Amino acid sequence: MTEFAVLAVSPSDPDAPEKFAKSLRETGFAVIKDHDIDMSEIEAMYDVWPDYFASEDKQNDATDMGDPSGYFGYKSENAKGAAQKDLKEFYHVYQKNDLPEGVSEVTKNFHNKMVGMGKMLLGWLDQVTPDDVKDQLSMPFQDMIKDSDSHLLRVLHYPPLPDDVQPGEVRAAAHGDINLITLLVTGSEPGLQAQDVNGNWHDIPCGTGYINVNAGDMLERASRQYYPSTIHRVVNPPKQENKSRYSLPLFMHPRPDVQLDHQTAGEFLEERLKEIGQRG
Ligand SMILES: O=C(O)CCC(=O)C(=O)O
Ligand SMILES: [Fe+2]
Repeated sequence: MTEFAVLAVSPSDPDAPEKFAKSLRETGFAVIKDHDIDMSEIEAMYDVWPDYFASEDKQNDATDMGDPSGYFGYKSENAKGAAQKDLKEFYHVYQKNDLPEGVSEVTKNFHNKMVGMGKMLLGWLDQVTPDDVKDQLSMPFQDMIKDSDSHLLRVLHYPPLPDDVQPGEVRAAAHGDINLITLLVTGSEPGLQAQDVNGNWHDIPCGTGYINVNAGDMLERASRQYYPSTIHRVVNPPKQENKSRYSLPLFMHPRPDVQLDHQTAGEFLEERLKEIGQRG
């Protein structure tokens, strides 16, 4: 297993948009350094959320079937096509929703900054995507997300593995994300792996403070496969490192009415949510 050899791109580099798009296209992955999310803001998130997951109050925030926001319990989601549920619990944050008191302020700040970063990155793709690909888009990427309130910050907790883990049960089975692009700050522990275009798995470096970006299924569809969706997974920890892992993916979503290909973003999302067990 090798780490992904992806060149980190700095927003101050005039060639950043080109380098970012090239990396997404060739590896499905890109890494941003020198960004404006401070390590202290990431650490603040990892300070407040473990207490939330440790408290039974979380059950009061449990989402109803059909409501995309709030708390989702352990083993409530499976990857598309996977037989078993993932070994994770999570909380879905949208910018319009109220949040549990202890986490609200740091989370809203973090979410807003990450969305700002996501907008910038989609703007980069608008600048450098070739015309023949752009011609097939219903609108530029930045227009797809204009006034969108669907950008989802998922706060994830993977508890230590129980003794009775069944064969095939994993923290997160291999999947492509649903949305346009996903921004991922450093997880609290290693375990995230991504597949390259040749099908080989690579560890995603943990602890760098860099932001990892991957292309999702909506970007792949809208761009007619020009930007391939990155297949990734979270593997189980070795026995001697069996502790909680936290992570904070931000999923950039278009407005539901945006036409991707033969489907709108809203239609595609509904279809996928059924496939992953979030819809009845
Ligand atoms: O936990 C991670 O590092 C990644 C999580 C992930 O891929 C997801 O929730 O879609
Ligand atoms: Fe994912």
